[in-house]
Amino acid sequence: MVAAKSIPQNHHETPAQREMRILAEQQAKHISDAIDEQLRVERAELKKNKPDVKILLLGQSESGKSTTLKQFQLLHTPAAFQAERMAWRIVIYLNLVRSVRRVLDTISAEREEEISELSDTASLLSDGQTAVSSVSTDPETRRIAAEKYAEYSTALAPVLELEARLIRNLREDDDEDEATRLGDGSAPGWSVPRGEYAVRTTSNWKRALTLGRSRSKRKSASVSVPWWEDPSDPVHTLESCRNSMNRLWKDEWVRRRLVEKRVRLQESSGFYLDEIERITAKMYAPTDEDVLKARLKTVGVVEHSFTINMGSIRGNSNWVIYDVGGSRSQRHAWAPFFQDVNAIIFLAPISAFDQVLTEVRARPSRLYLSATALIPNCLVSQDSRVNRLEDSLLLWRAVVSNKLLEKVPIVLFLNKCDLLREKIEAGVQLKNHLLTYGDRPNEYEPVSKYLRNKFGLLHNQNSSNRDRELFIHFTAVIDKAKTAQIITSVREAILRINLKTLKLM
Ligand SMILES: Nc1nc2c(ncn2[C@@H]2O[C@H](COP(=O)(O)OP(=O)(O)OP(=O)(O)O)[C@@H](O)[C@H]2O)c(=O)[nH]1
Ligand SMILES: [Mg+2]
Repeated sequence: MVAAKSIPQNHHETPAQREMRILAEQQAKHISDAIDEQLRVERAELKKNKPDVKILLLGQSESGKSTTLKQFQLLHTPAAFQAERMAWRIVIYLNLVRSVRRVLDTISAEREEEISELSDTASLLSDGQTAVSSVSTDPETRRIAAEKYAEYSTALAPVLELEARLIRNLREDDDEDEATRLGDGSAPGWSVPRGEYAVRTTSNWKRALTLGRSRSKRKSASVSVPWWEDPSDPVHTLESCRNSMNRLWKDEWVRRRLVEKRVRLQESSGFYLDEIERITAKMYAPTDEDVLKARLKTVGVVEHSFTINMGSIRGNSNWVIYDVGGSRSQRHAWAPFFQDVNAIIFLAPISAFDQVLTEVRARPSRLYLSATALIPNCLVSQDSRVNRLEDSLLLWRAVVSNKLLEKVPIVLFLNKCDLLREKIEAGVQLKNHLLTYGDRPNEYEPVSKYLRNKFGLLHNQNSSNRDRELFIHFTAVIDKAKTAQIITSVREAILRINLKTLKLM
């Protein structure tokens, strides 16, 4: 299962090199066999039993649902996580290429107006700063912008061209034609080519890329080469453009442009520009943290099963977690799962109070118009763009007031707390986006507490079941150690409630 399964023989190698190669091959085989065996045990265990606990992950797009699922996988089916590690390499490359494209788009004068519309970090109100005009009229600035854009777009053309190839890599082994989509999926063509990458959950992409072999030769040749030896592997293009990418990202003029345009790439999903050297290295293998950071939008529903050993007396407990797509066009798929779910984990990214949904710039739906009236003083944008925090609050209200879910315990993850802290410390004012915050101190503790109370209050006002168990956690689900602790406590709470329910039945 690992990348170094087969290291080709070099006919000019010295005896010492030969010995090293054989040793590396033996070690790789050993690891691979151990993973295969653990996988076999994990799968056999799951086949034996039907699920005792069903968990549904809910929340808007980019709230962290799939990342939470990865954390469950890391804890409970580590072999499966390990086996899929190499498949994420292509997604990480795609994320890196997308960041490069976004920087280039931002410095391109022609694209300025489009960027301000598509930017997912666009503020709804000025933070007390002077609003920057979207198109610069200063001829000198325009001249420099044109020169910089020409220089970087030429140097980085191979990286931009790579995007299509990487997408093909993800969809190559898929039976269905449109497994890999750009954009939201609900409005064909709206954001191509700068939309998000999504792979339908029925796709075989992980299995296909897990083998870690050269994709071009795998189908035809009998000789197997590791991917880093395959000249057509994307890593070579990235490696050859590494210096240009570094130069672009470290260019002070470019950085100033990003600040002026309020493009905060550091807080956007799948950000790897600070680690270009490591990510573009020839034999790069994604770390756990890299996989947790990788962004691939969910289209459809992902089901993940695992077994928890609760000791000799209580035996095993079989769990299934459903991870759904959170964008507006995907939410219709949630309802069928409400029927017999045992617990919900709802994710609300509270750092997103100054961001808008990147999804279709559509007219607000009827649900939105009526629900907005029910959340007094929550900021409503003047145009049709929807504030992300507002969207989370409305979704939360819809979930807690849903009759089918009346008896279902809910775990609320107030997520992306790391980004919230950074944003507050950078001086972004909550009161400019949430009027009710008023003159309270713009510091992490009071801000996070205020947001927690807002979600808690909405639950109390809208849930018809006052006795429902509600657990609220501040999370940063890309943090492996802290999230492991939280998941363990969530797991215990759900097991306790489930046992109580079973006894009452
Ligand atoms: N810094 C930071 N990034 C996070 C956190 N949680 C998730 N992310 C990142 O945010 C991005 C989006 O997370 P996903 O888990 O893909 O979001 P999702 O809710 O599954 O989104 P959809 O599939 O579109 O519904 C990923 O790149 C994650 O690594 C967090 O707490 N802090
Ligand atoms: Mg997802």
